[in-house]
Amino acid sequence: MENVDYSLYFIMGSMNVDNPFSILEDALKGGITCFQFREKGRNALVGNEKKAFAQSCQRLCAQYGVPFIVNDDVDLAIEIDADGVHVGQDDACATEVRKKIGPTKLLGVSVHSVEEARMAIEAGANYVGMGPVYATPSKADAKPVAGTSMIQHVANLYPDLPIVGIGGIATHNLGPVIQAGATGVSVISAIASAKDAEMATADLKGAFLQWKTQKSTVQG
Ligand SMILES: Cc1ncc(COP(=O)(O)OP(=O)(O)O)c(N)n1
Ligand SMILES: Cc1ncsc1CCOP(=O)(O)O
Ligand SMILES: [Mg+2]
Repeated sequence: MENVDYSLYFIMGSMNVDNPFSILEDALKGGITCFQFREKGRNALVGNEKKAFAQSCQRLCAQYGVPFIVNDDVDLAIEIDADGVHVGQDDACATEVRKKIGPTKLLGVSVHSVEEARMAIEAGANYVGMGPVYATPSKADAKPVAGTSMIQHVANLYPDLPIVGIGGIATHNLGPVIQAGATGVSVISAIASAKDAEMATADLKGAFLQWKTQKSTVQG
């Protein structure tokens, strides 16, 4: 899969939300550019129920031409022919995942240092997720808040590597993430917990575009 737009990358599962399918539909209408199916933890669906829900989200994403990426579950990603998979440092080894999914599927890897970024590139990652930038309400076992300095460091060293900032990102604090050099932002609660997911998505997209334009104007 080529030319993926990582600018507004929404992550969601069925946990902790009343109507996940309609939230995803609203997020797609509002303009998300990537979707990650993250079904894990307490109250998460398993087995056939997980697969069926993943496939309904996948079909919806396909209608909007938005890549559908599976979190952690490499076998599910392969079984349903997802567009890609995202793994962290404590999940399956990225090099092995690349071998399993083949050369054309998207591979995302969570990284927290230059060394992890270098290894992700070597493993064939298409993009890296970096965070948590800010405190997050959505991941109990998140690493300590990292701010934006490591994003800036990795972006300077690897200018061709797409970087997605993650963790506590919302319209009001997205600017520093883009200024640090992130290609895009990844969010759960800013969309999934919003009163109006479509409007929240459109607001995030507007803020993203504004900061991106400002960055390229300053850079010339
Ligand atoms: C885009 C993106 N970046 C980072 C993560 C976090 O992955 P991981 O550290 O494996 O944690 P879990 O999401 O699996 O709990 C992500 N999912 N997506
Ligand atoms: C999956 C994940 N990885 C690092 S922070 C995080 C959760 C992001 O959720 P939110 O956008 O609600 O802070
Ligand atoms: Mg993981």
